[in-house]
Amino acid sequence: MDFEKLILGIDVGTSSVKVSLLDSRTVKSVYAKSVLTKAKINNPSHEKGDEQDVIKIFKSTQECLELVPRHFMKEVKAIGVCGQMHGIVFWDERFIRHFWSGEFSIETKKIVSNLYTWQDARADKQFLAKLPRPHSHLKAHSGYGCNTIFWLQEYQPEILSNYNRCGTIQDLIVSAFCNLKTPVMSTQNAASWGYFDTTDCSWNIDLLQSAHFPVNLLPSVVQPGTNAGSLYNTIYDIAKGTVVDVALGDLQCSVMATLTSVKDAAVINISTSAQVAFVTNYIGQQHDGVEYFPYFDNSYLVVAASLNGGNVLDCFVKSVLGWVSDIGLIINEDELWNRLMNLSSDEEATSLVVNPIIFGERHNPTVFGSFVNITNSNMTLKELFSGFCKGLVQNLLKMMPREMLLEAGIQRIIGSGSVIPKNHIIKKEIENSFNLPLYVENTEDSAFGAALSAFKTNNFLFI
Ligand SMILES: Nc1ncnc2c1ncn2[C@@H]1O[C@H](COP(=O)(O)OP(=O)(O)O)[C@@H](O)[C@H]1O
Ligand SMILES: O=C(CO)[C@@H](O)[C@H](O)[C@H](O)[C@H](O)COP(=O)(O)O
Repeated sequence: MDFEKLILGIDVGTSSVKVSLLDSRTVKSVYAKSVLTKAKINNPSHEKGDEQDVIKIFKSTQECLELVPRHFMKEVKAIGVCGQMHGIVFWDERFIRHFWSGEFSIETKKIVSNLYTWQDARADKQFLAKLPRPHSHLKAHSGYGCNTIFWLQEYQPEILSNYNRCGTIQDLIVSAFCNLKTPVMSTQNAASWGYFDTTDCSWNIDLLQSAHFPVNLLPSVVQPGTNAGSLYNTIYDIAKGTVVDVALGDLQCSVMATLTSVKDAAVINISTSAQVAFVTNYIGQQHDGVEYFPYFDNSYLVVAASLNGGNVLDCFVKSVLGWVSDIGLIINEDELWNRLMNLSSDEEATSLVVNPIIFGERHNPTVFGSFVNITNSNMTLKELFSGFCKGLVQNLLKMMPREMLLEAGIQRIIGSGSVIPKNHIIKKEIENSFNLPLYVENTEDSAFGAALSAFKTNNFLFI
């Protein structure tokens, strides 16, 4: 089939990079692909840290783009990028030159830091208590860019002195594509760093300055849908000069992708993390675990963002692999996933209750998971796995109760992210416990959402 005007969407997730190509005539996806990044750093600079290798993320992004058939790439007229929010990466402006020279050498490693992700827990309660209170309706938690800067400034100042730019990983990718000397950031990603006032769209400069925060590092902020620049040179047959929008949050893009026509739906997204979200026009009452993040066109997303999603199941799988190896047996990870996913579906019968909050939650960072009701007959692999799956959904329900959804006029749920389509236990538990009809979308939603946003904001290119 011939396609004339396509939009490329890229989502730089915590576990994988995904691309999606949107056809401007049908506003449908014509191609999607994902590649695991395997970027986790096993010995981060702090025991509670969570860091990723930025070069590996770039290489996986390149690998994913390389896989897209070139006849599609030739038709790309605009690019939208989104990715994991809250995290921060530092770089020296020379990094962008290395990107365009096509070589990531040992030297490159010295001019870009690791990505300090949203899962980074080094800024503990005591440390956070010493920081100024943000002038914003949003609190700032550990793993948020500004708090990571505060922490590094106090304990590892050499990190800050090595670099002169910073942004989220998706901001760095956009900077590289457009050869930007200084990064730009959307309100969506700025708000995810903390110390950003969404009502007047500005960093809390005075407050940060009085706390000796290096405000000169902060990127300038623009509205979602603004062009960040244009592609500096032709890559993968995408033409030089193709417009590139400022990077967005993956959460906002997953909602954008799924709520194009329906207004009465909430989105449950489960990938590495998990969220329940719906759109609103105003900032309402804040509850523990429910926050209001900037969406598009001055509206907000009401979000219950859990730190416990697919990462918990990943941990469960890794534990089982460890037990198996401890008793001298071998099974590979993919095969184990396969078996767990295909365990029989009569799992409702179990009396075992798992509270799988193994990573804590932002509103309760020191409370972790538990098992309840262990008997002499329910310690089977099947019941443990299904207990973890169901517990994840129960945790989301606790953070965003059904009543809250009904009060907001929500009548259905759209399931997005790669975990829900693959996991029948989670799917069923969402239907049973939220007790609303569930529609499951495809897995590259956020990449599609990023493309959709770029399509809307550059629509003059597609007339
Ligand atoms: N082989 C597998 N089968 C089923 N699920 C998997 C498998 N490998 C990973 N997962 C799940 O997918 C999650 C990551 O989903 P992904 O969409 O790649 O995340 P992200 O958007 O955060 O990059 C993991 O945390 C894990 O729960
Ligand atoms: O933490 C929040 C919002 O506060 C998440 O919704 C946000 O989307 C972050 O980007 C995720 O935690 C990372 O997304 P993913 O890689 O798990 O898809």
